[in-house]
Amino acid sequence: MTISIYNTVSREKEPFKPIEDGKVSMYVCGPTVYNYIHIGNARPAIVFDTVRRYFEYKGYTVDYVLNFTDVDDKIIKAANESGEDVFKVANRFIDAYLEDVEALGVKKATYNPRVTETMEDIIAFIDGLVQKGYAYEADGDVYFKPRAFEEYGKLSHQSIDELRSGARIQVGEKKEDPLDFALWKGAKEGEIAWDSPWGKGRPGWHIECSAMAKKYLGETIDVHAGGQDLTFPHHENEIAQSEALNEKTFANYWMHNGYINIDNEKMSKSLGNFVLTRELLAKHNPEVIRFFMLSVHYRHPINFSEELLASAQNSLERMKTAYFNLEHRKAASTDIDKQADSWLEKIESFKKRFDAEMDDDFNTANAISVLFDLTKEANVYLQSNQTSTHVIDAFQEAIKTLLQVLGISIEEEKDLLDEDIEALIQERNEARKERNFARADEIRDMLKEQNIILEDTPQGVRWKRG
Ligand SMILES: Nc1ncnc2c1ncn2[C@@H]1O[C@H](COP(=O)(O)OP(=O)(O)OP(=O)(O)O)[C@@H](O)[C@H]1O
Ligand SMILES: [Zn+2]
Repeated sequence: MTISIYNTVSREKEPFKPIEDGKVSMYVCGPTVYNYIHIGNARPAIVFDTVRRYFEYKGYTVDYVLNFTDVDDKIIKAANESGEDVFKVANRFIDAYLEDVEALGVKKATYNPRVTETMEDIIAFIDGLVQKGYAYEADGDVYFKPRAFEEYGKLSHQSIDELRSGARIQVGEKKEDPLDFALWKGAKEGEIAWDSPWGKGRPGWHIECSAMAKKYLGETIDVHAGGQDLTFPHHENEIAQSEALNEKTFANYWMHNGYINIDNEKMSKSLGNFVLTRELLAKHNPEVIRFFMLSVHYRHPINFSEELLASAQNSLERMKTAYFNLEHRKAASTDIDKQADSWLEKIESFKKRFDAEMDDDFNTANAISVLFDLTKEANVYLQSNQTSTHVIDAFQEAIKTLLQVLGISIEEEKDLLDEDIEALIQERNEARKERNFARADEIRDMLKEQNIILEDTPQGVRWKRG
């Protein structure tokens, strides 16, 4: 099966064909680093890390670029307010970003370019656009002319005339047309600035991604991704800049994640309705946050709530409990099981179903349902009188590998939930009724290992944590 990807350009799922066999180049727009990230910002980090992990699981080598916008109006403002320089502010929030996403199981990018370290390439890119007549200088600024790029609007499905009717030239702007956008901004008094053919200044926002993608991944890349709000104008402008200069398709697949909302409104810094990722990390296991994000399809909105997180926690614990139940059964299993082959086949079929869901535009929500079915099946297997170590290993390996594709590791033994304990006690009672004392003892030992003490009372079995 090939992977199919919903491409924002065609608004359809398209089979994935890499530019180069066995390789994927991915560019994901990164944060503007003037603040700690909220969990809305964490969503693209987690979602596209999972896309990357799935490509890798399928045998691709992935070159993954995530940029840092480390100079812009908001950072300059934050630096002025705190009395620090721009670099200090940017470095602090780059470190914080990397710390937050690492906690969430996001793999390191192949490259993390910063605007301030890519200045030469950005200037050369702008210069190329001016030479070709797509951009012009006006009093120290440089503007791009979307009208000069015939396909402008193809990503966000808007015509240039529609766009034109809503656009205005702001006071002080030196554009020829309200649609024109800045590639280079002439320096204001006292602001940080770089030398350029148009005088001192700094780049506009959109140009950095065109220049960085070209520098690190080439003129055409496989996948370009970001949050849904970046479709217009940011990605539309990136396409115009890159395709105007390079005369090649910029990205073959454009992916956009849906919003994290609060009361059905986009979580954003400007609205003030945000939950910081680090606040959430202080309260919840990072894997629970990741599992919560992936339990919804990446293109759908998520209305954030503590209840959803609690339910993610519950689901993940169930999977882990199944995994550890398997672990504890190993000692009482043998090498021989006549039914082993049919169970091994079954496990294989779950893995195939998981892959089929992920192949279908990275449908992590359905893939998680398959994982649930797999753990349920493992629990059914544990009811058998005789269990084989091969089958147990295969169940464990499947649960572990598939969770790993989602960026969730099962290595550490986690505390059992109350309801899992009660379910195990119930199972032990039934085992005793059926005179299956081996299983009954096994459950007692397993609970003991987790520091759960059982007491037989006239009212039945009671338990407490030791
Ligand atoms: N509520 C959200 N849900 C999902 N993704 C989001 C949300 N808010 C921002 N993003 C994404 O986070 C990434 C980082 O973007 P950036 O640092 O520019 O944040 P931002 O868009 O300025 O955030 P805000 O809207 O809070 O000001 C982008 O890909 C953006 O699309
Ligand atoms: Zn970008």
